[in-house]
Amino acid sequence: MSRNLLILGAAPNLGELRDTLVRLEDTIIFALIERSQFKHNSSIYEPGKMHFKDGYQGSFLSWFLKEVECVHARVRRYQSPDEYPFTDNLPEPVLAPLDYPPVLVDPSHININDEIFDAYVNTVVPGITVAGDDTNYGSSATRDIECLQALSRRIHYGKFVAESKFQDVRTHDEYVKCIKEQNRDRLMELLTNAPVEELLLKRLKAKAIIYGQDLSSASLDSNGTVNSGSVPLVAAVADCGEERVKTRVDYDLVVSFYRDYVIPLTKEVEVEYLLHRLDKE
Ligand SMILES: O=C(O)C(=O)C[C@]1(C(=O)O)C=C[C@@H](O)C=C1
Repeated sequence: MSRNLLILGAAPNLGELRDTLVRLEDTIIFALIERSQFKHNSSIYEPGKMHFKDGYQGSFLSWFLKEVECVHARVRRYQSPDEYPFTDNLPEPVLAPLDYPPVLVDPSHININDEIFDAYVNTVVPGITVAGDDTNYGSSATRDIECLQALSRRIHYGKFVAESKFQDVRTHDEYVKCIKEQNRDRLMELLTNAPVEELLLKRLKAKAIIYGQDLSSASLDSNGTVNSGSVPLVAAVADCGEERVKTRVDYDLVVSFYRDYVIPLTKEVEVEYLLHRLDKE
């Protein structure tokens, strides 16, 4: 179970942080499945493509994102150290600030949401949706925003992961040395844990196959037993091997997106955070 940041002590525990990353895999896969039910609807991503009565020239998604973030900013979403907005010039909260313990050192200066936005819009959406236009613009953009928010939270969680690694007594001195030398490559090497990444990708594939199954043609017989028909039920998944299973979201794409973007961007956040970890000391 993940600990609430409000009660998170000064030393975040790597195991608990990893539990949160594992839980966010579920959130992200389900959000992608939700988006994939609609067509690509590329016009929502093209600036100037939709006619706004007030003359707004950006894309429909950018407009929608800004409006949603304005509301969320007012209820102090972006004061939480694990939440980062995609847009700027947001309004002040209408509520008094919460008292977050200062776990991170300079938590807000790293925000790579622009990179996340580009990867999501240009790589993920065309991959998980059917080409074409079904006019479900609002529904598609709503799902896009849910996907983007979950991805942003996951990737910026790298700051907490980096802080816990920095504080680990076994590697603390080595981190301090690399930070003082501003040795980016060595930091990347130090924080990389290849077996954890490998396990994550395997788990992700299994989850994307399991969560992505369409059970609509399954039925219950008179004993209440599931009759799967042509549906590849969960039990079959564990050893599905290389045989392709038809799912609501392309599981290979989910895996390659994590491998090529989500994990590397998380590591980028970790390195950037560490490079500035001693700035104020
Ligand atoms: O779990 C960690 O140690 C992390 O730093 C997170 C993460 C990831 O993005 O999932 C990134 C780098 C590591 O190589 C392994 C996993």
